[in-house]
Order: sequence, then structure tokens, then C-alpha cells
Amino acid sequence: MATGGTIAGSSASATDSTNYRAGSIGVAALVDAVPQLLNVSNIDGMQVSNVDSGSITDDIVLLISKLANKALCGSDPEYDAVVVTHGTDTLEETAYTLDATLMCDKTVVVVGAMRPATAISADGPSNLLEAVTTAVSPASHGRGVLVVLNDRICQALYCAKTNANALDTFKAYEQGFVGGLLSTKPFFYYPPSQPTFKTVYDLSNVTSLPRVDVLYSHQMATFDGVNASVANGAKGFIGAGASHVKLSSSSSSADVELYAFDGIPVVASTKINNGVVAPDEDPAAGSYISSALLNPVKSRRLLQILLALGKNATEIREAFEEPMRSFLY
Ligand SMILES: NC(=O)C[C@H](N)C(=O)O
Repeated sequence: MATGGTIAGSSASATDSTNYRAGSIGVAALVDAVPQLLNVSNIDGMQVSNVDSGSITDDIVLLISKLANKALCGSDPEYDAVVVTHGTDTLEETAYTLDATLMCDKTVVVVGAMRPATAISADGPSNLLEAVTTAVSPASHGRGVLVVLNDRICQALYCAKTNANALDTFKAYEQGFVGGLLSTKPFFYYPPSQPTFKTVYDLSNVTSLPRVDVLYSHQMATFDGVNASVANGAKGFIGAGASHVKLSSSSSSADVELYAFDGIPVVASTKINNGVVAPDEDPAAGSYISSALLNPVKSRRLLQILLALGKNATEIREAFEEPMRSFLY
């Protein structure tokens, strides 16, 4: 399933790896550029979208999740594995959503590239070959959705882009890579296991994801835009806080007002992008919901999923906090 991104990008100059057009090469050309793929697997290509990943919408992500579930997990599944090609900027958001909504143990690999297809030493072709070899390897089963770039394999729940330009950008800083690739062949450091904090949700009856916005914290932040977001349909917020607990704000009351929004869940995550926002010991005492291990963009996806499934405030709090609370207290 091709969605666009730099892996499908082209430029007039082979030295240009910043000012190119992402999402301009179709899925057939992507596959044709790597004839070695045919030594590994039979492949059907599907063009889901062809855009820079900044333009991937909730509807596209929901569609990919439904298509992957149908292709792999239905009563008569047609495919053994799915590879999604994707722009790297928001790759972790799509990969996380797939990981949280894939209803069976088959392998989905999400792959991108940091250099457009026209660049010297473009990384897309080798990344695509490695993604397909990983997708069809029996050793990949039972590990959740995997992200493959630059000879490394990481689990979608923990994987994030960490550098805007470098090839070795996808990392799981604390949890590490689960495996790597040698001569395009995947190997794993450990037998299959799923991340401790993973839960899977069934989106088969969901037709759209509700709007959830992320509030980026900084000194003197006001969050004045929150009312406009709510007026425009936001059903929840993620705070990308400065520290592990709170949003910075121009007045301490801004936090309080924000978290007191009637019926609108606010999840506290951290813009540091790593580490834990720990839940309160007493769930009733906390004014906000803690994101636990999820960074802001992944927290946003989880809150969208929970709201789409009609979960109430208590259930939303439990989904984010309970796995962490159960061993903390
Ligand atoms: N390397 C990339 O894919 C970046 C590109 N802007 C995208 O996310 O589509």
C-alpha cells in the first residue's frame, strides 16, 4: 500500500534532498525500481494516496487499517503480509494506529526513506527491499507492526522519527531495536513478543475518527486557541507538556481551566517525546489523564480511537493509565 512520501519523491537534481516533491512516483514504478523484490515475494501494489505525509488524513489512516485487516485478518485472507510505504514525518502516527487496530498476528511493515528516489544513494529501494523481506519472514510474526528503515527493525508502539534529515532517524531510544538486516535478510535479537503496554482495538464498525488536537507547551503559553478548537469540533486534547506532569502556561490557572473542560478529555503527554507521564495513584484525584509511555502524536491517535469507540471518561482514563498504575501503586 503506497501512500507517498519521500520514498516516492522526485527532484530535478540528484543532490537535492530537501527541496523535492514528495509523493510523485506511483506504486508500480516504486516496485519496478527494485526487481530483486520478485525473488522474495509476489507483490500486488495498491495506491492508497500519493502525498507528503503531512497531508495524510485520519480517513486515509482509517482506510489503511481497514484494508490491512481485510487483506490479512478476514475469514479468507488473501495476503500473507502488508508493506505500507509512507512519508517519514508522520510515519509513526500511521504505524502506531495500525499496531493498535490490527486484529491478527500477521506482519505489517511500515517503511519510508529520507532521500527522494532521484537522489544519489537514495535509500528508498533498499529500504523497500528490506521491508518486504521482513514482512514475509516467519520470524517477524507475533511482534506487532514493525518499522523498517536503514537496516534496522523497530516496533511501531515505541518507534519515532528523531532527526529531520539523517538516514538513521527512526529509533526507539529506551526500548531499542528488535532486530536488524544483513544483506537484506532480517534477524531478531529475541523471540517474538508484544510490547507490554499494547492494547488492540477493533475499528471495523468505525467510519471516522473524531478531531483531537495537540497543545504544544512553552514558557508563557496561553492556550487561548483551545476554545476555537472546541468550537470547530475538537473532542479531546493532548498536552505536549514541558515536563513529565504539566503544561507550562502564563498563569497556573490556565492549566486548571484547560483540564476542567466539561466532558472533554485532556491527556497529558510530554513534548520531550521520551519518558513517562505517570498517572496519579488515585484515578479520581487526577484532573488530567496521563499518557503513560505514549508521546503526544501517539496519544492523539489512541484518544481518537477511544472516542470513536464511544468510550466514556472512566474508560478513557483506564485505557491510558491502568497498565502503568497497576505496577506503580
Ligand atoms: N522523508 C520524508 O518522507 C519526509 C516527507 N516530508 C514526508 O513525510 O512525506
